[in-house]
Amino acid sequence: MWKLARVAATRLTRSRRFSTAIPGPCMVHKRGADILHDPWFNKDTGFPLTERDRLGLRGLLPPRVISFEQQYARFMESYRSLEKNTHGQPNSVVSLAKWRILNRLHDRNETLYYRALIDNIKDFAPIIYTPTVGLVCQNYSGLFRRPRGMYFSAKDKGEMMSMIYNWPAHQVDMIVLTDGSRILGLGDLGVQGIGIPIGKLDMYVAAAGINPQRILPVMLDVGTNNQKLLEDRLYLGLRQPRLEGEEYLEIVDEFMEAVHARWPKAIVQFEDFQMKWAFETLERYRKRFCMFNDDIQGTAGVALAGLLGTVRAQGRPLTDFVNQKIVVVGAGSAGLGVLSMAVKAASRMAGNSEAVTRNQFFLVDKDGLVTKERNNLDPAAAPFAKAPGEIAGLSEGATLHEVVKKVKPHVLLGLSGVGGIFNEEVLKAMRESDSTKPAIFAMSNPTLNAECTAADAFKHAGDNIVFASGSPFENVDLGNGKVGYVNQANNMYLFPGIGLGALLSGARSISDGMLQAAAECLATYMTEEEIRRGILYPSVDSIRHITAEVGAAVLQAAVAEELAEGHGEVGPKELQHMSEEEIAEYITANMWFPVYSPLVHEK
Ligand SMILES: NC(=O)C1=CN([C@@H]2O[C@H](COP(=O)(O)OP(=O)(O)OC[C@H]3O[C@@H](n4cnc5c(N)ncnc54)[C@H](O)[C@@H]3O)[C@@H](O)[C@H]2O)C=CC1
Ligand SMILES: CC(=O)C(=O)O
Ligand SMILES: [Mg+2]
Repeated sequence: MWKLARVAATRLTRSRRFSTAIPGPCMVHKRGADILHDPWFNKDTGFPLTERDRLGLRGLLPPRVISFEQQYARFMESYRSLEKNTHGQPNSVVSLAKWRILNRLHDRNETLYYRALIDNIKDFAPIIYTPTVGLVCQNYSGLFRRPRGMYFSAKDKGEMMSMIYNWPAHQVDMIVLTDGSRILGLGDLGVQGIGIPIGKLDMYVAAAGINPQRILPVMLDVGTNNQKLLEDRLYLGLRQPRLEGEEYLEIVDEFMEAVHARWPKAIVQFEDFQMKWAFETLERYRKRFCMFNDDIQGTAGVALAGLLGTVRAQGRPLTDFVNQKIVVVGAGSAGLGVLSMAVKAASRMAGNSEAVTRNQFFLVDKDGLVTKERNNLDPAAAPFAKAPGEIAGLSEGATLHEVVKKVKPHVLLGLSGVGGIFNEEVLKAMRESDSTKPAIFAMSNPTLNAECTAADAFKHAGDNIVFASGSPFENVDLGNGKVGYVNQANNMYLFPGIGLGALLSGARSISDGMLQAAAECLATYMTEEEIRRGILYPSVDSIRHITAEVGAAVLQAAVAEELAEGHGEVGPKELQHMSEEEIAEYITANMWFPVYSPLVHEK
């Protein structure tokens, strides 16, 4: 069951610094200016003189050779001066300026970019990931300078099997795929949603050490139903309504077959699909391909780890989870994913049937409390709908405020995409919670879509709450030297480890057991002392360490379920015989780290 004290004794506080070990060579099939224009290989002024000679670069760069450390320091200096120069300007202006400077480096020199990202992940994650990535998607057509990733559109039907060979890398390990239909809480952004796979894959490189030459962000452009975009003359996607039904599925099928044909071991993460397709594609592909849906499955594991953390924060044994009353707001792919994983965990703990366990959970959507009396009740939400009369005084469609007042929940968890719906009235009602330490999870992204701000949560619900949000907020000063701690409850704590474990085990598919192992690993990561202080998740600074641990847990689960087919030279038998230490070593040894490798030209 849940092993509690397996807590990281050796936290990796700092990533490897500028090491003096000589890295292995890297084969390159180009020469001269082509190398300078390829961000995978470009070292800018960092090319040593001998390499300039070997690769036909002599004379194409200023003569002085600048070390990686100096280049890094120079970049950070310009980043810091940009911070200084934009001080006091509106948030969106500052964030976009920061995104631009990072993006320019990304486009020019990936080694330096990823080193800067890894070493400053806490500062940079909010730029390349939520919340700024949302703003970038919204302004994509204006910000577009050069493409990144691949774009498969409805017009490419019948061509995908050959198109996939247009991608220049021989091997791809990780693909993040979206159709742009539900980008964060921002709705249908069509082709502009490509920013999300790019941001997620940046996190894969930074947290899981996936080699950036082996990642592929993909946009499946099947049209958009966003009228504003359809009318925007600069819109870069297909100007047609979204494909529906079989026509839609044929496109996704063709893409999945094409990927599988070229890279049978690549892992495909589905991201930010509207709910109906999120569930349908997961069911359709999860046994046939090594894939998962991050919004349904990654989010569920992170939320479950947080829910278990709140039990510990109350000083109660984990088994008390089965007595917690949890109100989930949002009956979409994320909310329902959380509910189904949480129900399974609770029924395992209580030895109950899932039907009994469901009593402790309450589901609220845009039409209020979800009950079996709901007209056109969504079949996916039906298992969590309350029976008529099940809760005295609450009927179908009861408002969130009524539900909170009546239920007095231990946890209020928002995945609605609607900013501010945990308003003053709702938050004040949480003061009557039956918990000694009520928890408020405002998990919707980006920041403006969070159900409440951290400051409002502590102000209205009280100083003793546990708080988590999907996008980062500053800790809250509660006065008298007390601090209200802000957790970031974001699937970034799990998806990189799920992908890493699946990749290094060579998993045939991604099972519930592997996802459960990931969630358990995160749930047991924090110390009692941290949890008592309301800290439920590791700091973003240690994301590489938690990801390695999650990766190991996922790999072990894949081996135990006989889903592991091996990776590279390491076969399934060897995986089976690895000790825990050997697995940990195997994982970290396979995590890419940005250093300049000697480039060797190969024709
Ligand atoms: N923190 C994290 O790691 C994650 C956060 N999310 C966030 O969760 C949000 C929802 O994502 P999905 O479930 O995929 O979206 P979805 O569109 O599938 O579902 C949204 C749900 O919210 C409900 N809703 C809308 N207005 C409401 C209101 N006023 N009151 C109560 N419920 C309301 C809808 O009825 C629907 O059930 C997004 O903002 C997304 O950014 C999603 C995945 C991970
Ligand atoms: C974090 C994430 O996956 C989302 O907001 O959709
Ligand atoms: Mg998402």
